[in-house]
Amino acid sequence: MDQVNQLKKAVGDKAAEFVESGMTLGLGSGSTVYYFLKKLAEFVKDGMKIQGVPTSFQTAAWAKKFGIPLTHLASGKRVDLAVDGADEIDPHFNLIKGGGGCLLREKIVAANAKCLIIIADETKQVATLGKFGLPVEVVPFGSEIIADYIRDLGGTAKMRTLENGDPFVSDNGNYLFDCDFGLIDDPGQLHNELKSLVGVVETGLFIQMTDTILIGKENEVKVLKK
Ligand SMILES: O=C[C@H](O)[C@H](O)[C@H](O)COP(=O)(O)O
Repeated sequence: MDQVNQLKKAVGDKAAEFVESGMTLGLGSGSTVYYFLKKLAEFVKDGMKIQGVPTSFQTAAWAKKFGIPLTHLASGKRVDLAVDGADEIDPHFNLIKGGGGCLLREKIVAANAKCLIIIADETKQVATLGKFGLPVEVVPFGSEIIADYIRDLGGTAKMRTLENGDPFVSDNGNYLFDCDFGLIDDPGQLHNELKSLVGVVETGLFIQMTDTILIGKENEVKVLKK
């Protein structure tokens, strides 16, 4: 296992320490969450009673393979704890997510969680968000026009495509634009501006949604608390 994956595994294992029997968990998406799921699978094998709400088809497939019981978001019930990765993390606990295209379900689950723990290796920490292209999910209808609206806000918007040139389609049947607004001085404002555009479903800016971040460093997992 290379060093970055060792860090991902370390934070995945550490996040599992926050899990208690009886919890309903939000299961985030991505290569770091993969290691969290593997650890959870050990707990389930040992008899721990938990269930998870997956935030992507990929996570659901991994959870099924690992024997983790799945459920859905139910009315009036909050997820006890959600664990998810991130593409960028700033010092104010704001995030860019969606590099793998899963931001919408992740945000719905995070918004319904009593607590969101973000797990990431140290390469994800930045002073200011924005070097990583900001994913923005839009409805397919009129998407070229929606991209124009996004560009009018002062950024670039490049449709995410597959290797064969076809549009990447999210688990929700939508398209994604990877946007460049340079370094983002006010992520909350940019998020609000993008959300006000007709046809924009959600942005990869997660503003003030977490107060616990686990960072994998060479010799330790650093627990950042707000
Ligand atoms: O759409 C993908 C998700 O937001 C992931 O949580 C994020 O991209 C981080 O993924 P990874 O742990 O693979 O870097």
